[in-house]
Amino acid sequence: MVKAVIDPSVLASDLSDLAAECKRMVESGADWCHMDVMDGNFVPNITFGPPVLACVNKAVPELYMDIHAMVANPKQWVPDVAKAGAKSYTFHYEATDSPADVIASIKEHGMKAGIAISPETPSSAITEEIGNSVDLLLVMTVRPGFGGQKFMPECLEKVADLRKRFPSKNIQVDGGIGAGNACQCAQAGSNVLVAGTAIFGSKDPKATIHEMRSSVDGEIAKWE
Ligand SMILES: O=C(CO)[C@@H](O)[C@H](O)COP(=O)(O)O
Ligand SMILES: [Fe+2]
Repeated sequence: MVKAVIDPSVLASDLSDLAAECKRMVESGADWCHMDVMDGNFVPNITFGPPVLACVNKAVPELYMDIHAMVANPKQWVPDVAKAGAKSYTFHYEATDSPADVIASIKEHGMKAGIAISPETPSSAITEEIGNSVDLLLVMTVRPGFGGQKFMPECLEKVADLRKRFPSKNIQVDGGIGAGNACQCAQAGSNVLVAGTAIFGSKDPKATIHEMRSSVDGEIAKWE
């Protein structure tokens, strides 16, 4: 049984005050905080890495840090990210020839494992073996690298395929998501919604999170 997870992406937060921003999200009812780690290599942007994550973990120990690793060598960063206190580590299918090795390393380091597919990657890339060995499948609904992009609804076909094949997994969508399309994402089969601009840009993040959660809850109730 999957449950609704609302996962604000801190890329859209005031990064000069990251710990306070994460605390604000916890107080507003967020389940997780989505931390976009970018290396300037896999994607044309650089954000933050394990030292920053460790500071956030120290300041907000109750936070579930959901790492979205947009990095060229995902296995390299697993030990440091785990040590920094992350709860889950999602890497890109496109970044490695040996996803099974990366997944094994993530689990050895005590984190939940996730695998992401970019818009150009078909859902068939996620074999039964890979899908069954992870906790979370991430379908990108924008090209990875930047916040504030336009949602790509055509990616939702992949969500539907993955939900059919992996009924008990967390299926996450990320990019251009907000209260206006949360229902559409959940209808396709997603239960974990990442939202940066929509939540951090909201005058009332608590209300936005609540609205998004209600949409997902409403759809999940129909799956049973
Ligand atoms: O991974 C990414 C972008 O690469 C995302 O997590 C974005 O940070 C989401 O931001 P919005 O599209 O919701 O503003
Ligand atoms: Fe992300």
